[in-house]
Amino acid sequence: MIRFENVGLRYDMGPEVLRDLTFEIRRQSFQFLTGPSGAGKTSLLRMLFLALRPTRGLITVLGRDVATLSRKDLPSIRRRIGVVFQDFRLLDHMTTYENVALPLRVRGRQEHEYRQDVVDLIKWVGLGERLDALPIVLSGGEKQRAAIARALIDQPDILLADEPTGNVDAPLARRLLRLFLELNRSGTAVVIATHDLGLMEQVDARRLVLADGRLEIYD
Ligand SMILES: Nc1ncnc2c1ncn2[C@@H]1O[C@H](COP(=O)(O)OP(=O)(O)OP(=O)(O)O)[C@@H](O)[C@H]1O
Repeated sequence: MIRFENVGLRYDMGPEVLRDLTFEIRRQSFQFLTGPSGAGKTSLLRMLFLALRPTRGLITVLGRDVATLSRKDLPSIRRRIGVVFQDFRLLDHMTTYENVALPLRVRGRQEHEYRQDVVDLIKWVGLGERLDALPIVLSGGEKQRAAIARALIDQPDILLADEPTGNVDAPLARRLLRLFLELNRSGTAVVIATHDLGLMEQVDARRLVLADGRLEIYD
């Protein structure tokens, strides 16, 4: 679904922070992306969701060579990639419901068509009681789950999550992991960038490990 071939990345005139990355994120697969702080996990995620182009090599997303995509091709491809950012990026003046519904509203969908789906998804992530709450009154873990619901509302083919358990305690981290696994069983490919060894030990999943700018893969 997403293929990297000999991909390299440097920022401006700096050294290559990622080198010779060759791997594939397959349809319906589940994997962790890990490595020490500064190893390039966030940079790699940004290339996966087309926010950053490589300085070397080839990336194909859903069969399309990223280098040849024009600006107008991006939204339709991005829509198939759900992203949960480290800092959530919820809009402060919108309720949980409105934040989660936003991607559909932006696409011009009518509320009567999607309202029930949005409510059902918010319940699925365990925020049924927080539908009308603004982000300011949500706990870190609740914001995390609202951000996950927003990433999923458009039924992406792949979910990318950057440190999705970084702000939550161990029981909630396990619950979020169960959500991701359930999502994966229903057909979505999942990539979780994390430092959390305890989290990774709970699942026998593929690991993409970044170190010194290179990637080791443990299937
Ligand atoms: N916009 C940027 N401009 C210049 N250098 C950058 C930029 N973003 C990241 N870097 C550098 O690229 C390298 C990889 O950073 P990145 O944030 O991808 O690592 P990370 O593994 O996600 O780190 P962490 O786990 O601490 O979030 C670091 O050396 C960082 O300083």
